Amino acid sequence: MMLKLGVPSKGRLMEKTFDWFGTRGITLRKSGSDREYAGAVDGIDGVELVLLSAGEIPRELAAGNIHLGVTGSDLVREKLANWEQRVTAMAPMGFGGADLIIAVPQAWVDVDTLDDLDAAAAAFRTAHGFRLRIATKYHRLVREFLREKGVADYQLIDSQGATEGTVKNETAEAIADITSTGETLRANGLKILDDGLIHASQATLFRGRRGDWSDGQRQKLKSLQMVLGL
Ligand SMILES: Nc1ncnc2c1ncn2[C@@H]1O[C@H](COP(=O)(O)OP(=O)(O)OP(=O)(O)O)[C@@H](O)[C@H]1O
Ligand SMILES: O=P(O)(O)OC[C@H]1O[C@H](OP(=O)(O)OP(=O)(O)O)[C@H](O)[C@@H]1O
Repeated sequence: MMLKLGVPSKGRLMEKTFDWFGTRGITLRKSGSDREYAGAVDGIDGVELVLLSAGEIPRELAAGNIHLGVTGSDLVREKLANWEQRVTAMAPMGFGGADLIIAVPQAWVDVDTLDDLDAAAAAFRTAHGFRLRIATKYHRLVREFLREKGVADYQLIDSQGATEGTVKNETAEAIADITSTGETLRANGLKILDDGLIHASQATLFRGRRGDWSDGQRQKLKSLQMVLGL
């Protein structure tokens, strides 16, 4: 059986993953046409490339369907409860950096910290009769973070894209989303809370704990680690 390596199937994460392996002597490439999700590996034997959505790689690792996988550290934490028991981070890869943050309207001049948000949330509930809404697709990470910080008087609104627009559209009062340049936040009149960093994410090479880790597979993993210098 081959050692299966899952890599994002498109976009910047795919290209940078190919570059990262390439500079370490392993060539990953799409085989077939540009639109076909089949891959090939040169420079090491026994490793198979599986092209997958970045968001699905955590689940496939945890299920043991792939042995290794590259995806954002945010996605592993969000998609897998107790992620550390299900996958092991082998190497941060130095690209795909983005911060998961909590942001509120710039117009909220008295709200700069989580404590301020907590106070604003209580006042909001009294004034409006429902809990302050935070739009996000990172439900698990946001809930855990706010629980730890003692903020309770809010509700999560699911937003799978264009999350910064929800405040202008009046479907949420605050958001939790990924930012890199900060452009999207600024353009939508939002500011990051001073202590509102939930997770600093980057692309990471993970190993699944489940699946076939027979001696043969372990040997292939060792060879791969040698070539990669891990
Ligand atoms: N500016 C950015 N915006 C969004 N995601 C970013 C940014 N910079 C880095 N990332 C990271 O890229 C990853 C998301 O990649 P991608 O958008 O390909 O995933 P996905 O939407 O789940 O994939 P797919 O659309 O194939 O299901 C996350 O780990 C995220 O942290
Ligand atoms: O800080 P910035 O450089 O402005 O980047 C952040 C934006 O990029 C991402 O959206 P993406 O383009 O992936 O689309 P999405 O809204 O579907 O997530 C993310 O969700 C933010 O909206």
